Amino acid sequence: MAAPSLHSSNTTTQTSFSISHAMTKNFVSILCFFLVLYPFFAMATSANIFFGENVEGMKYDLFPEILKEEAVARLNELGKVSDANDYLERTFQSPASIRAGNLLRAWMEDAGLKTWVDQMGNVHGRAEGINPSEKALLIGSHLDTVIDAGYFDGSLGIICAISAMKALNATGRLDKLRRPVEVIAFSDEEGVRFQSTFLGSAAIAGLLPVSALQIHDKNGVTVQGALRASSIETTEENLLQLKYEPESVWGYVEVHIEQGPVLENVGLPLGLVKGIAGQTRLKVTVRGTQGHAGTVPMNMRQDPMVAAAELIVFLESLCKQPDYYLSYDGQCASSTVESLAGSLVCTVGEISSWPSASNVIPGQVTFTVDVRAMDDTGREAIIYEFSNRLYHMCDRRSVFCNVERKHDANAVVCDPDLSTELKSASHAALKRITGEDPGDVPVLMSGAGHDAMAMSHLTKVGMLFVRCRGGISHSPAEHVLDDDIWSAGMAVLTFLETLL
Ligand SMILES: NC(=O)NC(NC(N)=O)C(=O)[O-]
Ligand SMILES: [Mn+2]
Ligand SMILES: [Mn+2]
Repeated sequence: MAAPSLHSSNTTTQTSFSISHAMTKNFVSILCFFLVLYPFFAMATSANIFFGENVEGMKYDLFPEILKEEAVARLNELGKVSDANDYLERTFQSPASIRAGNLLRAWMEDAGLKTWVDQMGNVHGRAEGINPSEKALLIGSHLDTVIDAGYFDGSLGIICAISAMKALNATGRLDKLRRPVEVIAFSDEEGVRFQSTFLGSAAIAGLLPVSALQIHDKNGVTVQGALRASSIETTEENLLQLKYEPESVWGYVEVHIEQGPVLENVGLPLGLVKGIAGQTRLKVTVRGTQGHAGTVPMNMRQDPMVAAAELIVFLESLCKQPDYYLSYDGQCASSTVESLAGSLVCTVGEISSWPSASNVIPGQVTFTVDVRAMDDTGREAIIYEFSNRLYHMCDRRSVFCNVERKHDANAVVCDPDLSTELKSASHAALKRITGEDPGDVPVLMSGAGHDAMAMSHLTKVGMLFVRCRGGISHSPAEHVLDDDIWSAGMAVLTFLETLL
């Protein structure tokens, strides 16, 4: 039926007039209604009230309560879980590591994840998503620390991953992930207690030899004994069952503090890791003749302390000027020596002597050697040269020397495609938070080691670095800005949203 017109016949006109009059009255009242209520309507739509979201639309999108406030609070809480009273120390399966694992497990459950602890003390939190049989994305870092550590090395990567998963859960999207996503808090990356690092991630990657269970710490406790002390009965059989099948894993992502000054220097919170330097850890033992400090003439001593001192100074010279020291006996092409110049670093971090008394010429001195380089051949050449020179020096000093290789991990190149996805997620996350284009996300090499080195033997790996104050790490002065923690969590969330 055609709508009555305002311009029709007389009768109709009357009718139409009254209709038109009525319509006019209605139109005016609707208009008044709308004008009075419009401001409330505008506020409601801008605040997404109508779409089941919280009051400030932007707040819903950025999750500052989860990715910033709560993540910062959790990092501070976790940083106080220590085996020592006045500094942070959490070593493999120590009481503090167990407490930290329980705390992380509770936070994983708070994020809606299914959790468990495996036979190497790794803490897992998993969301199956819409297709549990799909290849899983693993996101992790380590819960253990060095001695006198900072609050962020390892912990930041775990907390950011849990927070991002919680943000998905808070918006009902956790079970909409196209593939399973699993957060893993690895039990031992630093290798402080047993000197062999990546105990947790190497087990998942299938790299850990069963003999590792018998490695012992300074007190003679084995890895197996340390697990047993925390009621985990790890045998050769169930250790081997920890290995993930490559076909069940899509990739591994790790967020970690940069532990260097580059991001702070360029003024950006996030960076992409292109590769990770290879590393070797040695234990050098020097044995001499223990004696009385006051009665043994200087030219009759076999003093292991002085021998160790000469070896340590030589190591520094070798690593400062590899080109000068490396013997070109076929061990080392000139290209390898050149590549060392840019990334070679050597450190003696630990030294001990027996009997360690001021009026006794020591009987034995042991010290650690940590060698890193992007070029694996170059790193081997440095170790070869150091060992060679070591035995000659020890012969000259009539002391006995022994070099044990405690740990090796070859350099790792991160997966280019996964890295591209992480780079764009970081870029989008920074733009989402600041509202501005952050420019290009920097790409860096990592001199520090990461669980990603072990995981690269299982699947493709990608890493994000987060700016840390002064580039300081392995120190209580380690610090990350709250907003950078937010950016890191948002980068993980933005990356996970590509899986929806
Ligand atoms: N991110 C680290 O601090 N890693 C440390 N741990 C290993 N295994 O490299 C290190 O010494 O670089
Ligand atoms: Mn570390
Ligand atoms: Mn670390």
